[in-house]
Amino acid sequence: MTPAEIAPKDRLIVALDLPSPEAAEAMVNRLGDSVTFYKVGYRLAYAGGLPLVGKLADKGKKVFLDLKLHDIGNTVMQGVESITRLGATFLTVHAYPQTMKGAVEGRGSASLKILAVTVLTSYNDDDLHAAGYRLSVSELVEARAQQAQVLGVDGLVCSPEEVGSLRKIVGHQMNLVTPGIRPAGAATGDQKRIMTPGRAIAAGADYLVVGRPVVEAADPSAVAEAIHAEIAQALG
Ligand SMILES: O=c1ccn([C@@H]2O[C@H](COP(=O)(O)O)[C@@H](O)[C@H]2O)c(=O)[nH]1
Repeated sequence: MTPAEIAPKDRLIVALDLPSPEAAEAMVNRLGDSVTFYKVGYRLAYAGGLPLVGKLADKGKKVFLDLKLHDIGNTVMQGVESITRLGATFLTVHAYPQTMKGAVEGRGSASLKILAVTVLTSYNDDDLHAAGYRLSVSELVEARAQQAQVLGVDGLVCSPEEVGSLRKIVGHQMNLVTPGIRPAGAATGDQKRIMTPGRAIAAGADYLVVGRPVVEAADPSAVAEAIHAEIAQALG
């Protein structure tokens, strides 16, 4: 989907990083019409949250399944084949060539979009070096984006800081999905490469992933609406 085709409301993806399907459903009910797109990640998926993917899809919500798969190519291919039946819109895999190739094969002609996680937004250059990489964050993100594009991956997870340089590499053929979003004044937590919602959209991000600033807020709907207002202003 090109940026012009994405409904402004769908650009905010709320991460349902909550301890149980019941807690997640309560949050979805509380957010009501203010949120159309949800992310299901480790915490919820491993607490029995996978059936919620289909339930949310039946309610007309879109679901980003953030499982960050990484295994030998054949296992990734078979896993993704199974996941195509869950009803999710996006699925993440780590941006390693065998993994991305397996995921694209497993997706086949299904509507599920594969997103490759370039470099986690909680990493900076020092963290990468400590993990044994010699490249900087921006060099590794760009190298992985090029490989993802060649392998037919549909989109990239990156920080808003890399959106500008990635657009020059992948154009608008791939969706750029950015966690590391913090409204002004919100606690950073473990995120290191961050930006406000308005600045991330102005930089060219297609989708913003926001977890704790929404789901831990006293009034989650008010925070979601404020993010939508920033998005609308940035889109002009
Ligand atoms: O590089 C990445 C990839 C995924 N995430 C996920 O996004 C949310 C962010 O939550 P916040 O509470 O807004 O920090 C979380 O589920 C991560 O697993 C990411 O942060 N960075």
